[in-house]
Amino acid sequence: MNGASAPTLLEVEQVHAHYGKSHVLQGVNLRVADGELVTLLGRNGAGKTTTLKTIAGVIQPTQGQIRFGTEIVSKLATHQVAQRGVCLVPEHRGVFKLLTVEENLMLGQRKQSKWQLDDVYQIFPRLKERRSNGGGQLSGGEQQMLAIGRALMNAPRLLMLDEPVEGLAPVIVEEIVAQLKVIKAAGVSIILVEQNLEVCTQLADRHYIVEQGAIVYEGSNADFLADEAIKDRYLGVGMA
Ligand SMILES: Nc1ncnc2c1ncn2[C@@H]1O[C@H](COP(=O)(O)OP(=O)(O)OP(=O)(O)O)[C@@H](O)[C@H]1O
Repeated sequence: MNGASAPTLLEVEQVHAHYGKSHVLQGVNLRVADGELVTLLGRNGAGKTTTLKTIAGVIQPTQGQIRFGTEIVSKLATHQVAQRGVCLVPEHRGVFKLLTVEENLMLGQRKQSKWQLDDVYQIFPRLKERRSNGGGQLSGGEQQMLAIGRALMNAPRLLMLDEPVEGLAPVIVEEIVAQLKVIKAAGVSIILVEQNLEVCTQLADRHYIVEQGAIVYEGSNADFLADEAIKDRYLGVGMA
């Protein structure tokens, strides 16, 4: 099962968050089902990254609650949320430049993960070829693969990806899309923040649009694709 009808894994209810006095999230509501891939779309500054950080426990919500599985996680620290299987791959990837690819991967290792080193190398053969290279020697696409591979070794039940294909060449984007399909098919739920709508609509079951810190649209991939007005109104783009 990978549709909205599968059991709920993550439920974000009326979540507010602040940076100092700045009220950035103003009542976010969203859910992700087991095995589902949802996107968070919206213009720059809408609150997408802040939503991911709040789910990951990097930012504590000032109101509302976040349930993961059967547990309320909104008051937990980041490492406690991560231990439960929530993995955030941030926009700038967090690759350690002075460590090798393999050392970077091993930093994510948890024994209970079904993805160990060889499994990650199977999904990302480029990482195997580059296993002894330093993180700083990798291309942008390889760094992204490394960041996703390290997250897999951390036994994710929910993977959150912040603009994973930004600035990458089309051929690498295709490779990453194919790899994300494999990861999704293995049952990992995914929240994808991404400006590339082609990528989003190839992968997603459902889409959310964020505007000024609140969800203003929720729809299935088919409904979203059929609705040009939504894209014009909230994203300022039409699709080819
Ligand atoms: N560390 C911070 N301190 C203060 N304000 C911040 C901080 N990070 C983000 N903001 C502000 O919070 C709002 C939401 O930012 P956020 O990064 O969540 O948006 P986004 O939708 O992910 O956009 P982008 O695609 O530009 O990253 C923006 O107005 C931004 O300027």
